[in-house]
Amino acid sequence: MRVDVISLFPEFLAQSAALGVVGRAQERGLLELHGWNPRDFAEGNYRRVDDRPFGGGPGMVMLIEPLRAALAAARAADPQPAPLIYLSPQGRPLTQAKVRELAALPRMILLCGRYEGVDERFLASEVDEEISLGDYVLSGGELGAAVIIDAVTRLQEGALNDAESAVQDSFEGDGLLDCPHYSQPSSHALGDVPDVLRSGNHAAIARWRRQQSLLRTALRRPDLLDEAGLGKADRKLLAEAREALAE
Ligand SMILES: O=C(NCc1ccc(CNCc2ncc[nH]2)cc1)c1csc2nc[nH]c(=O)c12
Repeated sequence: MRVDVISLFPEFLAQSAALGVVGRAQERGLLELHGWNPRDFAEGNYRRVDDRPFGGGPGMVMLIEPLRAALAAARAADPQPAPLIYLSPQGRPLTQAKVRELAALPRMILLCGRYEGVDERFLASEVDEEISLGDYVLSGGELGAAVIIDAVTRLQEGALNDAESAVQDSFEGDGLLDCPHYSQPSSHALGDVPDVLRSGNHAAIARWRRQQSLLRTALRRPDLLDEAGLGKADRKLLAEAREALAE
């Protein structure tokens, strides 16, 4: 997959994409990242990329022309068509379903806003989709771009080894929260590892883990539970876990 990022801070993306799964995916040719800085396309000796908002108010607005030129350069660099996705507080919150959709594309272009945002005329004319990370205030879109790049890269064929794929599948699999994890030592001042995990009884271990995921999801994210569409066995497991808690 090719990802072009339009950002005033391309070095931010380059650094975050050099590590871990994303760095490895680039080495393996599974991901191709290109940064485009609107400042490189700004005219005049001040090379302005932003200016004051008409109508007054705080902050600055990113200007149309440097963005148009950066986008044109990005599009000219590769014949593959690509949606332009604008990271913005006004966007739809990112979900794993959206990540799966984006990961299936051959290419996408991510636009990272700074300041108060981008001139509406550019958005109306060029942006295909707006995506938010969630309902909190960040300083710009670059973190959103890094999150999308990480999440879609993990879904590229060959990006994850078997252990990492298992982690990915467990979240993606059933939409429940994860169960607790333990490792050495089995006995510690902070407590002991639950006996079932050391029993070697793999059916009992799987049952306990499922039950813990259900209970945690019910307690912390009941909204996810509704979507999970539990079957009879799961509902029984959850009821049993809740009773044990109530004792
Ligand atoms: O570019 C981003 N943020 C920069 C930013 C933050 C705040 C404002 C102020 N807007 C005034 C206002 N808001 C509501 C009413 N009036 C403008 C721009 C961003 C990209 S994805 C994302 N996901 C979650 N949160 C984010 O901030 C982002």
